[in-house]
Amino acid sequence: MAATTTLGFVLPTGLSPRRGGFRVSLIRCSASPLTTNSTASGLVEKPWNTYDARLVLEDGSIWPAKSFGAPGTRIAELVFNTSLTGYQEILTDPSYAGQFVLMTNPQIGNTGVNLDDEESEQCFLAGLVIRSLSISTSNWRCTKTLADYLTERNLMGVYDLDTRAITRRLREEGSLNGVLSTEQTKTDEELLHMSRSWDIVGIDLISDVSCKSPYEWVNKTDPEWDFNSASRDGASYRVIAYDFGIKHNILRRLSSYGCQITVVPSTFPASEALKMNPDGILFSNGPGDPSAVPYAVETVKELLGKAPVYGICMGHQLLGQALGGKTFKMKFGHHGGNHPVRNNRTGQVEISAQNHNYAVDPASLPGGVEVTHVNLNDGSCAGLSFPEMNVMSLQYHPEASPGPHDSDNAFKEFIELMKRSKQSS
Ligand SMILES: NC(=O)CC[C@H](N)C(=O)O
Repeated sequence: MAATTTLGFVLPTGLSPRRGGFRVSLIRCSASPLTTNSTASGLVEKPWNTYDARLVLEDGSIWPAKSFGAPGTRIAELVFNTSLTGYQEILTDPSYAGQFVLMTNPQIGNTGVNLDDEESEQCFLAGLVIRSLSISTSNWRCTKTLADYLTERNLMGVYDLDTRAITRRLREEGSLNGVLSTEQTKTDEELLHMSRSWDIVGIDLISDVSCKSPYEWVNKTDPEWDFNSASRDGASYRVIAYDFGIKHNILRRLSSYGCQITVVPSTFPASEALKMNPDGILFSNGPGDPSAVPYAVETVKELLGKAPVYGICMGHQLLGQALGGKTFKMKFGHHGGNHPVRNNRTGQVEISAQNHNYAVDPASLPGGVEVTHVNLNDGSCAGLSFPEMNVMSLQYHPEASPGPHDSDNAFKEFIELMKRSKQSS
């Protein structure tokens, strides 16, 4: 059985499809290398060791690549991110657990990595896929190269793939599962079989990335980088932050806005949280399918109406479910730093940082729940409010990191919500 393609040659296979709609044949897709090991071309020698790798997607396409990170074989869902900068924040965003991130920006690695731009202490994503790795690293904050960083963290990274062709494929077919491998002993058929026998849907990815015990968070945004400080009145609010895979910049922004924060694990009982007498509760971002973590939805339900609550991304989806709504998997999601969002209350448009594959279905929400924000690219629900219970939530990332700061005001709105609730009690 063979499929015709203009991309390359076809390998016949006898594999049967895991889910409908895909051709089963393996199709080798090649991209002309942008880099060379030879100095004869006038280019300098690459300062990292390369070896052959393959990305095999569940639709049967095979993408030969060069590895610049850890060796091995990993399985994950492939998503593309359109951010031009901020690859280090993306690498350390725990919401990418279970996913390979393909950067559409063709050259990555130019600024290396530094200790300040980490969004968590670990990289939880399964691997980085790029077109070209910058041959030189130059930035005053840089402490090491991207290649060394990935290798030290045992993280796979590959380059020299046609990332534009893969992105078009993801936009047409939707997010695809795939296998990245540097192991030459594994056949294409084996890797295809692996990619088709796994699914990110229905897996609890939160428990692997959440903290194991409560801790206090005190760091603010460094004064050198802080902004929007004029309207802060110096009041202090006690916030419990549920860690479903929390990004540090959410905590830094809350702290800069005057919050004293206790971060608690995803399984922390609601009754214990209430004993701490919080002024507000934050439900954080986090990886994977919100329907795979019913225990978290139950916790959110128990806390609704007991204190003002603020949900960000996964937190927003869990709130949507706790309020009686449904979430669904999007075709290829939103991952980037330039998503226009309309605030329905003010009519203003914010350019936002986004990273999600699931969304709340507004039609499933009960009366009284207001859709406050809409993604203008596709009209999907980007924010909710349920004033009766002091609930607010955003599907995207007001903390940015990386991304524009247009939505930072949402932290101020949470402060106002806590302030009003305190005054009325
Ligand atoms: N950044 C996030 O919190 C992601 C939320 C959820 N895991 C999704 O993919 O939709």
